[in-house]
Amino acid sequence: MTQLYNKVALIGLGLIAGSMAKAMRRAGLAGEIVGHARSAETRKTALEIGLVDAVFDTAAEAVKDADLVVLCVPVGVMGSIAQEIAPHLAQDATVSDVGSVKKAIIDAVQPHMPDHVHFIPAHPLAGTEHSGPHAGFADLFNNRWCLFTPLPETDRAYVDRLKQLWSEMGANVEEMDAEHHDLVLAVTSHTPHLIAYTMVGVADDLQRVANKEVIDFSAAGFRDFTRIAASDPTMWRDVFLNNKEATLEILGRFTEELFDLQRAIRRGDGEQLFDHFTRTRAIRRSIIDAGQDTNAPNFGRYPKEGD
Ligand SMILES: NC(=O)C1=CN([C@@H]2O[C@H](COP(=O)(O)OP(=O)(O)OC[C@H]3O[C@@H](n4cnc5c(N)ncnc54)[C@H](O)[C@@H]3O)[C@@H](O)[C@H]2O)C=CC1
Ligand SMILES: O=C(O)C(=O)Cc1ccc(O)cc1
Repeated sequence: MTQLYNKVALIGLGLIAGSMAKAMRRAGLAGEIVGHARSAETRKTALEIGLVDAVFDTAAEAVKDADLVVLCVPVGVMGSIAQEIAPHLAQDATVSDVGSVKKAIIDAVQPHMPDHVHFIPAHPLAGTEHSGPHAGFADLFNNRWCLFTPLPETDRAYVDRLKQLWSEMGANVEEMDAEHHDLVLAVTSHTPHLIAYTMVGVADDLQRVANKEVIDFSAAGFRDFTRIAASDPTMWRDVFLNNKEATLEILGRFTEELFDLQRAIRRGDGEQLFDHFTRTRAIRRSIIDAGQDTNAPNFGRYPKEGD
């Protein structure tokens, strides 16, 4: 039990804040955990289920005397919350966030931060399609990455303490430049979500296949798409509005590749299809071999040829 912060204020009480609260409690990392959410119902629920020790009607009240403030709201409202809390932040408070995009959040939050606080952007690469105060669980961050995109002038002691918090909540931590983060996530998370949203929309629009058939006969691939496409619409709208450049670049490449495969199907070019699928299979195998997919039934070990 290492208490790292005396008072943690979580702004936004949904999946990520709820999981952080539970993981922090499990490891005894915070003296007190308080929170703010926009809706009275969420605040009431968070208190009733013991997610936080106290709730406040405003973010400004919640951050008072907190030595760690974590913004756990949709990407598009980070800037206005930062502006609201700025005059109420304690001396040497750490202010962090968990947003899925980093450059736009830094641009929106940093200008509001007074000199006496330490703003350290972070992003846990862990989540589910569920949201709200009931969605969180203590194991969410276990063996998942939490990426940090600190500004070069930030006092390292504060970065290290926040990294220790995430490590003790179960995550592996790494630092990178914010713009690079946004490109990496456009490839690994944002564009794949858009593809899932698109495919589920296609199935829904197709008159010749009834919705009941889509539900009854959905194979594993489509099922995964529907899970992803059930994610929170506000959150994902904000991700695309705030990671425009990188997602458009990756979507452009995706579309070119898709046209190539479409042509291969039309021409009956089995060799091109086979070669493409062989290359992509190797990527899946290296993810499993690196122990990065904890949901895989064969987690940590991919059967080798001849197994
Ligand atoms: N859901 C996921 O899988 C992941 C989400 N993230 C990021 O974490 C952040 C939070 O996401 P979740 O916890 O999933 O969302 P959520 O929808 O479960 O919770 C968001 C919370 O913010 C509150 N909120 C929304 N607008 C607000 C406002 N204007 N003022 C005050 N509170 C407001 C909501 O009432 C709710 O309590 C987002 O920035 C998202 O990009 C990061 C990693 C994974
Ligand atoms: O549920 C899934 O498949 C996810 O991909 C979760 C997720 C969503 C958004 C993030 O910024 C990070 C992780």
